[in-house]
Amino acid sequence: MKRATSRSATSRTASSPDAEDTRSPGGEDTPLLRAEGLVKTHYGEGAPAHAVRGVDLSVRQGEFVAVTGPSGAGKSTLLHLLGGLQRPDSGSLWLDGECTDGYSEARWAVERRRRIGIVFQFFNLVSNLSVADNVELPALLAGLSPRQARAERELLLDELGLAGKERSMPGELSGGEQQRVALARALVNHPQLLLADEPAGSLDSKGTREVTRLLSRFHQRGQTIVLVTHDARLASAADRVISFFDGRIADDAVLDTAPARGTGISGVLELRD
Ligand SMILES: Nc1ncnc2c1ncn2[C@@H]1O[C@H](COP(=O)(O)OP(=O)(O)OP(=O)(O)O)[C@@H](O)[C@H]1O
Repeated sequence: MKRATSRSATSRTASSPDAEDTRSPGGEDTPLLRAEGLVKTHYGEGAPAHAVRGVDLSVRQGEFVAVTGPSGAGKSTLLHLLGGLQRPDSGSLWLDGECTDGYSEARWAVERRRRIGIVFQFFNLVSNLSVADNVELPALLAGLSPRQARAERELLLDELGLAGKERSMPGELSGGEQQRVALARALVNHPQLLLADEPAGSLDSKGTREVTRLLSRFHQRGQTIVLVTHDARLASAADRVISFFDGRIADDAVLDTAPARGTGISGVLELRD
């Protein structure tokens, strides 16, 4: 049955990368993210690393999913596949109902500017740009006017407790502050999906608490999040925890303490604006 669903979804065509409205073309019932049979093997110096060995995954709009598992299990590779940073050897991926199989690198770059925000363990900020410019750059690249980009940046930095740091350079900030700038940069274009790869991996416990609190806050407003982490505290902020082991999903559990699932997106719409 799953296969039949997959084939009909595959027949959808990808819309033009220049299309202006990229929000929810799939509708509320369509998973924001759907993967079927994802496989990825890395070929390096030694034996091939079978990092992802056949993953089926569906993430609804508004869900906060944590992917945990031992080092080398393939978590980061999976996240990279979901964000189009790496391409699968086989399998298919749908983004809000659109099959991404035919996406070019350029098309993925557009999606990462508009629909997918990504934060990494080591922030990946542009070191010779100020905090303000780091956050505004993706907004300008996505076509916002300088005035709109500035307004978005001001709102986010304010919300993330970074007002007054606009002119600082990334190297002048603490790790926690840099990660908050990275979060602002990832969210400035209001992406449908936020991917986070060990966002607290290089932070102390205070920084980890900060990131946990911020991810929870954005999730409560309806942000869909897929988070890869070793950190149990961070994972416990999610409403669904996937245990990844040896390239496969070993367990997929909804946490009891989670806010009611299914109310997410409408709740979001009320909270937004
Ligand atoms: N670019 C690459 N070239 C070769 N092998 C790679 C590459 N990236 C990852 N691997 C290998 O693929 C496997 C999965 O790596 P991956 O980073 O996805 O795991 P992980 O679960 O995220 O690990 P960690 O928690 O330590 O970050 C590992 O054996 C790793 O060495």
